[in-house]
Amino acid sequence: MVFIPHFSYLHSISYNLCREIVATYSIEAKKLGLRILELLSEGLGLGSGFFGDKLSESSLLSVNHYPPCPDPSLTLGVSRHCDPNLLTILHQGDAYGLQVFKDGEWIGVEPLHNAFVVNIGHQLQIISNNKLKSAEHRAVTNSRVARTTAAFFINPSDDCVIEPDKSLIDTNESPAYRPFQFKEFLLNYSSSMGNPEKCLEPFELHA
Ligand SMILES: O=C(O)CCC(=O)C(=O)O
Ligand SMILES: [Fe+2]
Repeated sequence: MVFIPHFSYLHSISYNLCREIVATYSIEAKKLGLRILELLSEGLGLGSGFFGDKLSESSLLSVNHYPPCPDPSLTLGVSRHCDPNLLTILHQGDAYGLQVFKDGEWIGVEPLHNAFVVNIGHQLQIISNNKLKSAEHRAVTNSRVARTTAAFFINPSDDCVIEPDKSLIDTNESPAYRPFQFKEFLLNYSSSMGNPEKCLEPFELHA
């Protein structure tokens, strides 16, 4: 049983307690992420430990705070993007704001108490040669309550080479992406401001 902190209180507690909560949470979130990756690996037929080592070497806890917005029609909390990493474990707190783009429309992802949202990142989409898809999402604001979320990103190491795994390229298919180092992807991701089409473009191969 793991205690899930309410991240909106982090700014009001002592530095040492904050450090302890973030460290404990990060360790548990990483364990959960690695278990999910292990299950995905089994489902894809990649065998045990595929996503270990360099593919999941790095991680980052990003706490987002969205104050109430007097006119939510004027701004977004986070603009449309897919996560650039391997896998994200998102703790939404209990205020609504996350939306996912599906079949041409934005659909609300209501927060469920003590549940996480798990996002497939661009790298997982690439390694799986598009068998797994990274979902486009955004965060909207509201005028009533502040919203605090915590996104735990599992990332490859900067020098990790990413490419579609050969076993996931079907005989009638060709690789959809060229090999690249993760740091190259991140550089292009920030210059294309996370735009889901633009950030994949330089790595795509066209059969
Ligand atoms: O705060 C949210 O609901 C989403 C945040 C997000 O998508 C991100 O940090 O990548
Ligand atoms: Fe995201």
